[in-house]
Amino acid sequence: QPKGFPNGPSFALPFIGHGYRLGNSIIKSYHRFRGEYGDIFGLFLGSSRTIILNDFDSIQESGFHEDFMDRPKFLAGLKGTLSDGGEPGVIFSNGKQWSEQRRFALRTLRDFGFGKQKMEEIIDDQVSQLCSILESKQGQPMSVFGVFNVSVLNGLWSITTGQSLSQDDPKIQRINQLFNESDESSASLMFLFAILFPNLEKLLSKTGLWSMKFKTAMEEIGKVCKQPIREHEETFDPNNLRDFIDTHIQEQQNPESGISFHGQDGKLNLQVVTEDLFAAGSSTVSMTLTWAVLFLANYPDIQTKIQNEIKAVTGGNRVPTNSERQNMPFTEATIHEIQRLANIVPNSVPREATKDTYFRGYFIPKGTQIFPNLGEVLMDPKHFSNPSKFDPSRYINESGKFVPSPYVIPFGLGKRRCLGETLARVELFKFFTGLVDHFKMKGPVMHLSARNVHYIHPIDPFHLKFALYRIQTDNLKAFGKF
Ligand code: HEM
Repeated sequence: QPKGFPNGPSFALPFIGHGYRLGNSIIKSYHRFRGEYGDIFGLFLGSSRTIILNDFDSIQESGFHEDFMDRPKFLAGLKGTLSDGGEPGVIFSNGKQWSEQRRFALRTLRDFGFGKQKMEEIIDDQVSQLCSILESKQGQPMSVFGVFNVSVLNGLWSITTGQSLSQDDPKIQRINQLFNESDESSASLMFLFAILFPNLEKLLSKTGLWSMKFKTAMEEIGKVCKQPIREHEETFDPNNLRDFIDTHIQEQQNPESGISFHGQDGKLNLQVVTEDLFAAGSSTVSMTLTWAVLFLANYPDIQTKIQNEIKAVTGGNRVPTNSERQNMPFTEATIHEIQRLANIVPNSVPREATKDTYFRGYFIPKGTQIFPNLGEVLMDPKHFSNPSKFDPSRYINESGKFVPSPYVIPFGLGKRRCLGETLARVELFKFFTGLVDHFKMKGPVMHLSARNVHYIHPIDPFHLKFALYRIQTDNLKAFGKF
C-alpha cells in the first residue's frame, strides 16, 4: 500500500486480494480487523484498493467529504449510459446528474400526494391486504420468509405508476420473482467472480455457458418498468399529475429543469430512477419487517406492551395513523431497536475517492473504494451498553419519551444517505403496527443470540431462511378495513 495509507492485513493475492482472509462472514472478519488495525483499516477486495470505516465519526465525516461522493464504477454500463458516458439513475450515478435526479426524487417522495392518493393511504391498503392474507391462514404455522415482499413492491408500484395491483397480479409476482433471483444471485460466490472478472463473465454469457442471474433479472425488471412509462408518456396531462412517473415527465418538459432531464438522457434517467426505487426500496423494507417478526416472536412481553400502546392511542378500534407515532414512544423505540440489530445494509453502499486526497491523517489514493461499516457502529459498546441485547427501553428517558440514538444509522450518513428514509419509516411503522394489532406472533425460541443474528448477512436469503424457522400467527382480532 502507498505510504500513509491505513494499515490492514498483509499478503494480498493476485485477483482475489484479501478475499481469502474474510472467512465465511465479512462482518465478523471486519470486526476482527478493527480490533487489530483500528477504526480505519485498508485492504484489497479483489483488485480494488479499499478502506473500511468502522466508527461513527469517520463514517459521518466521509459522508460529507467532497472527494468521496462518487459510487465506484464496478457495475458501470449495466443500465445504459448517458450522453456524457455517465451512469443514469441515482444509486450508481455521479456528479451533477446524480445531484439533480436525487434532489428530484427526494422532493417528489417528500411531497408525495397525487390526487386523492396519499402515501399513507397506499401503504394502508397494502397492510390491509396482507393482514387478510395472513388471517386466511387461520393461525396455522407458516413461514414468514418472503411474506412482505409483494406488499412492499405493490406499494412502490402504486407510488411510481399510480396503479394499484392485487397481491396475485402476475406483473407484481414476476417482479418479486426477479428480485428474489437477483438477491440470491448477488449473495453468491459467482457474483463476486463476475465482478472480479467482468470480461470472462461477458465471454461466458455470450457463449451461453453461464450468465449472471443478477444481470438478466435486472434487465427484465427494466423491461417491466418500461411499459408503464410508455403508457404515461402517451396519456400525460400536465394538469393532472398522477404519480412519480408523471412528475418526472413534467420535469423533462420543463425548459428550466436540469440537464439530466433533457432529451434521451431524461428518458433513460426516468427508467433507471424508477428501477432504483424498486431495487433499493423493496428487500430493505421487507427484510426489516421479517426480522421484526422474528424479534417479536421471541419477546412476547414486548409484543403485549406494543399492543397496549396501540389500544391506548386508538381506543382499540382502528390502527394508528403515522402522525400518532409521536404518542407511541415504546413502539418507536422497538422499531429503532429492530433496525439497529437487523443491520440490513451492514457495509452500506460503497463510494470511491475521485482524486488523491487526505482523510483523518491518512493518504487515500484516487480510485480507492470506501465502505462505511454501519454494522460496527450499530453494535459499538461505546454507544450501546450490552449491544447484543434486544432492549427497546434503552431509548426511553425518565419521562417516558422516545429519544432516538444518533448512532442508530441503518440509513447511512452524509450526502448520499438513503433517499427513501421517509418512505421506509412510514412503511415500517404502518406494517409493524398493523401486524402487532392483528396477530400474536409466536415462534420457536430463537437459539441465535442477537449478536449472531447481527452477524448473519441480512439480505442473504439463504441465511435468513435458516434463521427464521416458522412463525405462528394467532388471530387476535380483525376489524373494519383492518
Ligand atoms: C429499511 C429500509 C432501508 C434501509 C435500511 C436503507 C438503507 C440504505 C443505505 C445504507 C443506503 C446507502 C447510503 C450511503 O451510500 O451513504 C441507501 C441508499 C439508497 N436508498 Fe435506501 N434503505 C431503505 C429503504 C429505502 C427505500 C424505501 C427507498 C426508496 C423507495 C430507498 C432508496 C435508496 C436510494 C435511491 C439510495 C441511493 C442514494 C444515493 O446514492 O444518493 N431506500 N439506503
